[in-house]
Amino acid sequence: MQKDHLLPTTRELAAGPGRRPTEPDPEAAISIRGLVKRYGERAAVDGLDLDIRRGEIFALLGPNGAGKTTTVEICEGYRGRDGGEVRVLGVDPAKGGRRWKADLGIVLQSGAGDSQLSVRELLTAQASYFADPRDPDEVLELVGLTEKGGARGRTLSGGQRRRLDVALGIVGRPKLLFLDEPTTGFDPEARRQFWALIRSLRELGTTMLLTTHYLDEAEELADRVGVIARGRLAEVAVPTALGGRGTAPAVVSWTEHGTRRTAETTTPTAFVTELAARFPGEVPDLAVNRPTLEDVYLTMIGDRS
Ligand SMILES: Nc1ncnc2c1ncn2[C@@H]1O[C@H](COP(=O)(O)OP(=O)(O)OP(=O)(O)O)[C@@H](O)[C@H]1O
Repeated sequence: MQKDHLLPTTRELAAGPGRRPTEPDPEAAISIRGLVKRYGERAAVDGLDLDIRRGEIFALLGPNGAGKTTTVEICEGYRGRDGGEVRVLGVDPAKGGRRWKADLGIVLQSGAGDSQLSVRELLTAQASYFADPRDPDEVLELVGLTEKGGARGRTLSGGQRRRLDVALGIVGRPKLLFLDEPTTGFDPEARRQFWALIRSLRELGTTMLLTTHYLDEAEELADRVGVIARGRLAEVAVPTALGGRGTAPAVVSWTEHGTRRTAETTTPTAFVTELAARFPGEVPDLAVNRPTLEDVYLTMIGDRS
């Protein structure tokens, strides 16, 4: 089901299907046109265009050195650019003032967990910087750290520290939250709990830009994914459609006369119906597979980076 906030903005509609307007879109959460950032002779970001809609979770994927962190830090106002236009919540980050910054939440890879302060003290201190902060106790509840409110940051486990990082990132009630590889080092259960937290933030209307190397995470969380390779955006799509996944042939496999059989087909429903007619009951070990996000991602970046 398509959500209202994921529909194209009026600018996108005016430009027509598949065409990106040449000006940045002030309605978008993030709108980037022709972004260039050079380090010496080398362009780390080399003509990047991107639109992130308000209310969506957008995952930025790309190999090491592709330009993700550079792009994100330019959006956060922490790095200058050498060319192109950027609007974040309608404002050029190079000129963003305090009020604009207060609408951003940033969860960096290395968090604030080492403090001598208690978790609640840290949150209360952070909240004091904002005009309309969330109640620190409500934030603790949201991130599942209520019982750790009195604990010092450095006594928390890795997963709990990341929750604290998110708590610190959202206590100011940001409209846009940047999450940089948020679940690195998590055990599988902690990752699932963290994903639930991110989804509940989306329900509260927070737009999120997530960078991750975990394709399953992007698939679980993101409304859309963008792949950066060599400083440019290679493709943007919903996770199920990236790299033509949605229309790629399916591979049907089953066991027959004790042998594993496979067949590639563009009409798996018809194929399985025919197959089912050959067996009295269930088709043994039936599976229908399409290319995974990882398959298409690796193909996309394979010859570009
Ligand atoms: N301050 C800097 N000075 C010089 N070169 C830099 C600087 N920051 C980044 N680079 C280079 O720019 C390129 C893009 O780096 P960036 O950190 O944006 O990539 P990334 O996609 O975030 O990678 P990763 O997945 O490893 O975090 C790399 O080649 C990197 O070496």
